[in-house]
Amino acid sequence: MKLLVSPIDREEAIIASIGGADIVDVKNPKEGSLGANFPWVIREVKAVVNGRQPISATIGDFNYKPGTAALAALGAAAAGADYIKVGLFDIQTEEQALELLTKITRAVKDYDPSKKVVASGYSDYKRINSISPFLLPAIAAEAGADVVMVDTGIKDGKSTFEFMDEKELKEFTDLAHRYGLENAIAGSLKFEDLPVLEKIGPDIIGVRGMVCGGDRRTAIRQELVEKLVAECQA
Ligand SMILES: O=C[C@H](O)COP(=O)(O)O
Repeated sequence: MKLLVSPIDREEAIIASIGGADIVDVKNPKEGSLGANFPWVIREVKAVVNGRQPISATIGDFNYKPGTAALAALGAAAAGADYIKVGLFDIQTEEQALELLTKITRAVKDYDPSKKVVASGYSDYKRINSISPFLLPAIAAEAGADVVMVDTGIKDGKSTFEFMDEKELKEFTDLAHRYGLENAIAGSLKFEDLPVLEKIGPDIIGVRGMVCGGDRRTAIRQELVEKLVAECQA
């Protein structure tokens, strides 16, 4: 189980990287759950991480705008992201999701085929009226994406486990693997969720609040990243 930690700037990225995260994920919570940060922040993070970990960057909680999304994805790739992550937020149909992901994947892979596209659905999809994450593995595989993920769309402290239980998260994970994709689980995860996450077996878990001491609006703490790395390895 790899650990993706989401810093918001260069300083937090150094802490996440030194603390031992497997993937350093640049985002901008001011613009939403998967809010996009600026190209120069992605470049700065890439420089300070200095090859210790791959860099991920979110491009936003998207609606049905394949052109805008493809251009944003190319921007994140060109700024240095190895994983380009999109949230299918205001997306309701399989057709919309497929077109959005196909165009993003083309933009990224035409630029550099080694870069990975992460299609993120939301565990709280019912309350935000978004597409079900269970539909995403088939669509992401058809679009040529690499990873499917769930995160929470509304960051109000409610955890993914309040919207999808262990059985559903396991189903989502197994489905991703059946389609040859990696999968990631995020959304206000807590230290006490680690044993059940181990049982579910995602390839990646994504965190911010957990390594900020519970409040994702405060800064990432190195000792908590180190604690999480140690617990994931134990
Ligand atoms: O990609 C991971 C997210 O940043 C998770 O953030 P959170 O743990 O605060 O919900």
